[in-house]
Amino acid sequence: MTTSDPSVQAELSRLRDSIDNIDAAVVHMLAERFKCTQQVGHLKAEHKLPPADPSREAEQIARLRRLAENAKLDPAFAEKLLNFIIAEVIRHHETIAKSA
Ligand SMILES: C=C(O[C@@H]1C=C(C(=O)O)C=C[C@H]1O)C(=O)O
Repeated sequence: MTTSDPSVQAELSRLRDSIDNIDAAVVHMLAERFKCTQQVGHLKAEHKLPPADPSREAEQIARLRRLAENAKLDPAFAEKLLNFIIAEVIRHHETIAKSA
């Protein structure tokens, strides 16, 4: 993708710098979230609690949908993203439970 207009290139570059910063923040926030969920996984395994908690998930999805709506983000997208993350967390919790 090319354009000879330097002002377009400058604007594209400015926006991409922000996108790069946001992507870095997302990765760091996800890493922190997974550190917490790993601890939850160990706590659950120690106390013989099930890896998944569907009522907690339902609360989180409802909350995230509300936050998304207020932020003008598609709530269906926010729900899909959270479900994707939670599925990975549950997989980790199952692995922790098996090795406990
Ligand atoms: C982290 C937990 O375990 C699972 C993962 C969740 C999550 O990633 O937010 C929520 C509920 C559980 O299904 C929890 O129970 O809090």
